[in-house]
Amino acid sequence: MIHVQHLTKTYEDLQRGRFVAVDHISFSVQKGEIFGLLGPNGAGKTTVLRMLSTVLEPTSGIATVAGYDVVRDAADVRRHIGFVSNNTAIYDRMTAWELVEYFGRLHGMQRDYLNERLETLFDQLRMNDYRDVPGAKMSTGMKQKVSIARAMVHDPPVLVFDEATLGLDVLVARNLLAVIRSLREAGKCLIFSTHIMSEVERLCDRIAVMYRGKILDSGTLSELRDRHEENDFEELFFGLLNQHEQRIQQSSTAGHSKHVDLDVADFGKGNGQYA
Ligand SMILES: Nc1ncnc2c1ncn2[C@@H]1O[C@H](COP(=O)(O)OP(=O)(O)OP(=O)(O)O)[C@@H](O)[C@H]1O
Repeated sequence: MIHVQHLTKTYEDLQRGRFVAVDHISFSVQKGEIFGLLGPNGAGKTTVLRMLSTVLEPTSGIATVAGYDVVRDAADVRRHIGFVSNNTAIYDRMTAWELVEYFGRLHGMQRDYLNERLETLFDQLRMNDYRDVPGAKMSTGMKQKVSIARAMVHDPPVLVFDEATLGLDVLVARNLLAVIRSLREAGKCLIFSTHIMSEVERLCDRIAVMYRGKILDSGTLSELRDRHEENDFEELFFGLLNQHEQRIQQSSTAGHSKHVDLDVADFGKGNGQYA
């Protein structure tokens, strides 16, 4: 469903000059699978997901979604993918139903099919109680479900969740994870990016640990644990990041290596998510 090969994105940054945000990464995700992209702030997760959903053009490398190339067949890719983030705009004056319907029309869906699809979606996501609630009166949890419905209205086989639980309370985040699991049961291909380790541990079939634009390692949780002989996922994660930092230090100081102790505060930006 998703194939990524040596995907790379560089930005021209006023302060940093040419900056490699995503550096030759490769991975695949199948139907009925949840693939987790786990990495600290700035690792490059959003950049990867934006390239997959055709918002950003790769600098080099190849990415296909449902067999379509993200550059050459961008319109086809958009028909086969839905993007859920934590900051999707919900219009104050539109009701949940109107908003999802509006995005269905933008996808060119015919009225009858669209109505049928909305009925299914509102049932599936248990949104019938707030069909007529306007955006201005929605709770954060309702808004997040409307964002998911909006991303799913054209029934794409691939769904991308970019830090989708950010800012949600524990209960709403838990419900969201349950929805994502049910989408896996329905055979969707899902990518879920986060910096919260417990979420990938609980949710994802396979995980890629991303840091400084690179995938440091990937596999199922048990493959990663076996390979690194470490059962504690947090230790495993920080171990991978530390090894990478040491490699960078070694190459920049030409043999004068120095142990770099990464700690929670470097990554969670003080939000305690890694604690
Ligand atoms: N338009 C841009 N111009 C220059 N640099 C950018 C741009 N967008 C992102 N970056 C940089 O690219 C790197 C990767 O950013 P990205 O948003 O993809 O990471 P992330 O893993 O999603 O982190 P976060 O969770 O903080 O969004 C960061 O160093 C970021 O500052």
